[in-house]
Amino acid sequence: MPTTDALRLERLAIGELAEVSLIVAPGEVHCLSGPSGSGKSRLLRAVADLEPHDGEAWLGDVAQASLPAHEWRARVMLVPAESHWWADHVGEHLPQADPADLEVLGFTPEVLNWQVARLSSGEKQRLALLRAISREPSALLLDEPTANLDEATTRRVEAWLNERIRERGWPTLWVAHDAAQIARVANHHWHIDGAELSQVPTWT
Ligand SMILES: Nc1ncnc2c1ncn2[C@@H]1O[C@H](COP(=O)(O)OP(=O)(O)OP(=O)(O)O)[C@@H](O)[C@H]1O
Repeated sequence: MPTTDALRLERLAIGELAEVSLIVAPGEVHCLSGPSGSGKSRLLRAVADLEPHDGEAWLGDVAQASLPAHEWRARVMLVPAESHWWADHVGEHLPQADPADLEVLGFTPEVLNWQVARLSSGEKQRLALLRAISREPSALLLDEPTANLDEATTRRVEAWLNERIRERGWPTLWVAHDAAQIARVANHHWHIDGAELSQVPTWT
């Protein structure tokens, strides 16, 4: 069943960083851009309930504060810029990987036997995206999901992600630096600079 809940941030703020209020409708992508150090990653971490913050996040009518953090995070899934791996082999993290997804991401099923320790940054990043969506979340928080990928792989992974987001109805916050990528994937674009959050026009 596709998600029908919106992700809503209500005056979410960390310290002196910009206060953020926005609503991401089901299946929509809102991109966040801004200079290095402007607080994009911290904002995603706050939405994932990984960092103390003011304000509140909602998924439909469920408030972040009403759920134990691990339950909230299973619904509102963060894919950080640097993924964390706790088991030795890729397959332990991806027990039900679909070979078609692996192929789009540039792998054969053999990757499931690989040791995590041998993965390159780009391989880790692609597999972390697959791991996140395999857990059937209700919303996605993507921190520069294609930062370690070459141009051709970026376009393929981006299209694959976009298709799943629309199909599954996940409201998605997507941190990106590349204006061309933002133009391709964003329904809405927000720019964070200092304590300011502003909306940048998009044409989708
Ligand atoms: N736990 C923390 N306590 C205090 N300050 C922090 C903490 N974690 C990060 N910061 C600072 O908060 C600011 C925002 O960091 P953040 O990682 O969100 O930036 P960013 O916009 O994602 O940058 P980049 O584009 O370089 O990834 C930075 O100045 C960073 O040094």
